[in-house]
Amino acid sequence: METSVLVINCGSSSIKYALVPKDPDRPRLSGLAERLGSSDARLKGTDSQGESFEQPLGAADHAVALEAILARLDGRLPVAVGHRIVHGGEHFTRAALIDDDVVAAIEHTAALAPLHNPANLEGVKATRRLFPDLPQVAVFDTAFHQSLPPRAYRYALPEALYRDHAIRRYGFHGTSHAYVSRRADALSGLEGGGWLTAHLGNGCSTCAVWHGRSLDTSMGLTPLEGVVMGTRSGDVDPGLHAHLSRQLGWTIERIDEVLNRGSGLLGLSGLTNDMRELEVAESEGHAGAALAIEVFCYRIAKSLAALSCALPRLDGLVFTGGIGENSAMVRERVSALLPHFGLQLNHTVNAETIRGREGRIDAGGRQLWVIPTDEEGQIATETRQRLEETAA
Ligand SMILES: Nc1ncnc2c1ncn2[C@@H]1O[C@H](COP(=O)(O)OP(=O)(O)O)[C@@H](O)[C@H]1O
Ligand SMILES: CC(=O)OP(=O)(O)O
Ligand SMILES: [Mg+2]
Repeated sequence: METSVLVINCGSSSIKYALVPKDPDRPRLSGLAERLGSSDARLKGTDSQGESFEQPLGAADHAVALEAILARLDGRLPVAVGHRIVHGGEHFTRAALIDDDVVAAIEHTAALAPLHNPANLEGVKATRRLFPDLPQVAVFDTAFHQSLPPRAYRYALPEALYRDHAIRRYGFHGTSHAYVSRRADALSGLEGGGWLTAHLGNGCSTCAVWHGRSLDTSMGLTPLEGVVMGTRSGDVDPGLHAHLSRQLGWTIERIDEVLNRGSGLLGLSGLTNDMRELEVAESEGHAGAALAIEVFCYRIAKSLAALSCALPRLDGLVFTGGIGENSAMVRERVSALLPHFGLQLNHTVNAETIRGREGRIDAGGRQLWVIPTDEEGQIATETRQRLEETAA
């Protein structure tokens, strides 16, 4: 009997999917539908033979792309669908079985994550239409951070903004921080270690985890706060908005667009948001690329140093995400900025730990790990757990 969970991560113009079997030794089918909404949408992935494919989808929207994804599952009907939902607000402290009330609650939270939640909901609505009989579970990026204490989640703003409008820090990438910190506990043999985790992908965030619980994290009300990202600024002076509005006459929409899509590595370098291309450009003497990488690494180290205050004891640091898993250079520069943490890198092992390899990269002292994240696997696990609890 098929026992796979179909995991859907719906973005504004893309859908990442994975069919995750219960048995980790069975292959996963996975892929990505991209450029949805343009006239040039396409689906890429691997089939059950492990062969890669690419299929043009014309002017497909999310629903059309999901039908094309289903046709690529080689007739394997999942037992459930697990959805990544970025913002769960304070309402969701764990994964939830999706029904009309849960959809309404996610819609209610959409104002807090306008870039992510509406797209996530498109995926939920389309799969509920396509698979009316399958259970569907929402797994929230914010849920893992619901353990933050008030000193970490409250902004120093008037109390009514929290009480009446839910303005507080939520944190994101929770499935990734949860997965890699649990894995670090298992690999190190420390039950309930104190870890700093750095998820460095297109979106980037850091987290302090103690005994498997998130105690603080760099993202806040929205996924814009914190460290420098591909196209997002991370922290800026909160006075910036008023300044740009008064001095340059910028609208709030323009400011939001520039901070979310025109800043970060792309804005600083004036070149690209892709770390691979920046590394090449820096080696060829591009000053913007060099500055972007330097600011990126410095701000990550600074964020990790700040988050260390949340931990009773620091056992080590974990890198993950596309940059954290592949850029030996970023790991080296970040570690070099934290000598007072007793971090010593094994340069040879660091250089070899790329392309999805898991490994310990320190030369003694505090532990340094590279742990490839598995958001899809974690979403499938949480989906199964939720269904088992519901059935019990
Ligand atoms: N070999 C590599 N060296 C440096 N950076 C890499 C490498 N491979 C991927 N990256 C970077 O990883 C980032 C994308 O991370 P990823 O986790 O895949 O993104 P997403 O958040 O969209 O899932 C990009 O900046 C990309 O350049
Ligand atoms: C929350 C967030 O930043 O997600 P992503 O990295 O997928 O953009
Ligand atoms: Mg990712």
